[in-house]
Amino acid sequence: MTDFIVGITNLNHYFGKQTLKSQILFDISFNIKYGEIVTMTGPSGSGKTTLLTLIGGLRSVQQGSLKFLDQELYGASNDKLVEVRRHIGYIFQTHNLLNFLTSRQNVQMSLELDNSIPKWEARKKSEAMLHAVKLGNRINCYPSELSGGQKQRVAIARALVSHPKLILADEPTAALDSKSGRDIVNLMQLLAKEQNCAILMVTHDNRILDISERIIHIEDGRIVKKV
Ligand SMILES: Nc1ncnc2c1ncn2[C@@H]1O[C@H](COP(=O)(O)OP(=O)(O)OP(=O)(O)O)[C@@H](O)[C@H]1O
Repeated sequence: MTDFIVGITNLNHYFGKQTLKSQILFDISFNIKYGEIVTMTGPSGSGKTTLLTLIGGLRSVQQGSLKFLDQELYGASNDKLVEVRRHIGYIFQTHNLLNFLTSRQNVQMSLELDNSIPKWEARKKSEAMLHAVKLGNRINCYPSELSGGQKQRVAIARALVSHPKLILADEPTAALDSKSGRDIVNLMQLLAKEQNCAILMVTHDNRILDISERIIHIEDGRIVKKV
């Protein structure tokens, strides 16, 4: 086994076909260690989300090598990609909670993908995770009854409840004021360290860069700087 949870070598990616085909990612290579917090920055349209979705097994690798947990995703079957996704927690810019479910039900949903966990246990774990993100008093609330920061904390609880090995976060603080944004990244950092979970986070927010152990800067589909 390597020290890396993600290993990317000479990755290229294209959108469109034939004459409309355009290259979005160029020769991307970098690794992420177990438990490491890495931030990805870069202008709008530089390819950050595309890269995140490739790592997350949400689109197929076209060219180059992308290893997750020592498994090659280039040429991987759909079943394998589904399996990969079970080890990853996703946090998006807008929380993507289901409005007709309570906080607890939203969190519990990500455990119900795994049939081996009985419902009572899934419920207990979900409630414990909501306590961990300091929403013990909002367990039975619907998203419409929560503030932006609280909704994002439910999204963090949902991402972490299944103890993933990697969190992919696409601008998780974009919709928040600076204090709530700070609280959210502190919480992500704390919980991820407790679980030895790596984080790859896209952000434009310079105020939260300090939590990252490494910064990868992308421009026009190329890594221009690794710090
Ligand atoms: N499904 C698609 N089909 C064609 N082009 C796409 C598709 N998705 C993204 N693109 C293009 O790929 C480029 C990279 O997009 P991407 O969303 O990865 O950038 P980004 O760095 O995440 O931008 P932002 O910071 O604005 O979210 C953009 O030029 C975009 O227009």
